[in-house]
Amino acid sequence: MPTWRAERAPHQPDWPTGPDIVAVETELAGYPPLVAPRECDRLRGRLADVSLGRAMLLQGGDCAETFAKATPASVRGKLRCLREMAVILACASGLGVVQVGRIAGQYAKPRSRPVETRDGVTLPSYLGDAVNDVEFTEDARRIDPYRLLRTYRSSADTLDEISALIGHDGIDLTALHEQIREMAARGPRNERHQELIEKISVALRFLAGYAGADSDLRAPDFYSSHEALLLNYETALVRTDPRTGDDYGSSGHLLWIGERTRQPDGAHVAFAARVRNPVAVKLGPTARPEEALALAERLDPDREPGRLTFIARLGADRVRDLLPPLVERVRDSGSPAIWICDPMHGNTITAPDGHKTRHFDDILREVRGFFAVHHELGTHAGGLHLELTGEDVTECVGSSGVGFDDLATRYESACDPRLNHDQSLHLALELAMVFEDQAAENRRTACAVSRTS
Ligand SMILES: O=C[C@H](O)[C@H](O)COP(=O)(O)O
Ligand SMILES: C=C(OP(=O)(O)O)C(=O)O
Repeated sequence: MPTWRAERAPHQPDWPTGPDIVAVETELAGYPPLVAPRECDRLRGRLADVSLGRAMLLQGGDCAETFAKATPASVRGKLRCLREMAVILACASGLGVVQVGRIAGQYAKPRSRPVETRDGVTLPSYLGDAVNDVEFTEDARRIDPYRLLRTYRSSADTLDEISALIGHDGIDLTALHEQIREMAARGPRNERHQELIEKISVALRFLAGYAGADSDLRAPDFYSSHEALLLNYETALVRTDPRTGDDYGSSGHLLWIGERTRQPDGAHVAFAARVRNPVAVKLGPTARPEEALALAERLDPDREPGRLTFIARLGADRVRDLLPPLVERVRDSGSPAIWICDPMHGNTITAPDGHKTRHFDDILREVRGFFAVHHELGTHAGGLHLELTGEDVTECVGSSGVGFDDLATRYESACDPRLNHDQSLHLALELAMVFEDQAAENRRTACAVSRTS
């Protein structure tokens, strides 16, 4: 009997009683692992660099992947978007950027309400393609355990697609350079922004020249991640590494525990404690420093750099107040946990037409607040966790010309609003400006110290 069954497991679908869920678990248990232990170990090693302040983590992708949209073009768009952001961030910070998709497994969603009502009709909420279908009909919203098998297959196809792209599909630096210039010309950017774009352009031109005639930058490692929400699925895919006897969650390289399921004594944390993968935990505005500490002790008792990441999603208005005590408490305990910023989930609003959306200014304000707090504390701001897509959707407002009136034009997310390609690059450029400001401040402080000594 898997250990989690004996514990509290919130946000599990009400799987229909009968033999089906057991049959699905048995079938999954016989499938090959989706990711290999050595790949998870490699990611943990790269994350150790983030923990030690030598690299950054960029994690992003759909809020909710769907079977229908797990196409090669969509996968390629997301990878490309993340890689382009990584190039901008690396140019600006001088740090390596570890790229992790919210991809190849992000098929389950915890929801605020169990049901949804439209025009007087009430149906079960959409819980992700792993559980039911987003279409608003009784049949589509029925919970179906066999969708877990499709989740596995779709994740496997996406991982195949990613493997085909890695090492073969490089970034065209000249095209990226042009795209950044076009963005600069389109957007209401100030002079400093232009200067920064020019600097990044120079770096990109150098890289293009250095990389050779095809101006092509080969993709570095790329890893998968998703919220380990559905414990029937995750547990059925645990595999033991014959080299070491350690258990790994074989559904993805990095598995995270969401804000709603992060109880230190709960079933999801027990699952994450059992596996050797790098793991992450979301921390929302109600998270207390003692809870963060308890999570660090439970999930990373050996204090291994790269094992544990905290994903703070505190909201633009509160990040500057709520983040310092969390970071300080964990740091003072000697934990090497990485801190990254999810500026999406604390900043969701409802547009006048009813769409869920996020304002770019709020997203940026939370990112700036997060990096400012770490700068003040002298701790390493480890990176970003974003909901984004490589496509030209209109889901978040306030950048790339998308306003409230444009949301209906191309709103395709099955759950929460994502940054589109242009907005993602815009955010990367804004963060690059933060790095510049902080570097300038560090130089001023160093000069002042050397004058007084
Ligand atoms: O992605 C996070 C949550 O699953 C999502 O924000 C929940 O959305 P809801 O509040 O509409 O249920
Ligand atoms: C559910 C999610 O976020 P959170 O747990 O932070 O609400 C998510 O990132 O999909």
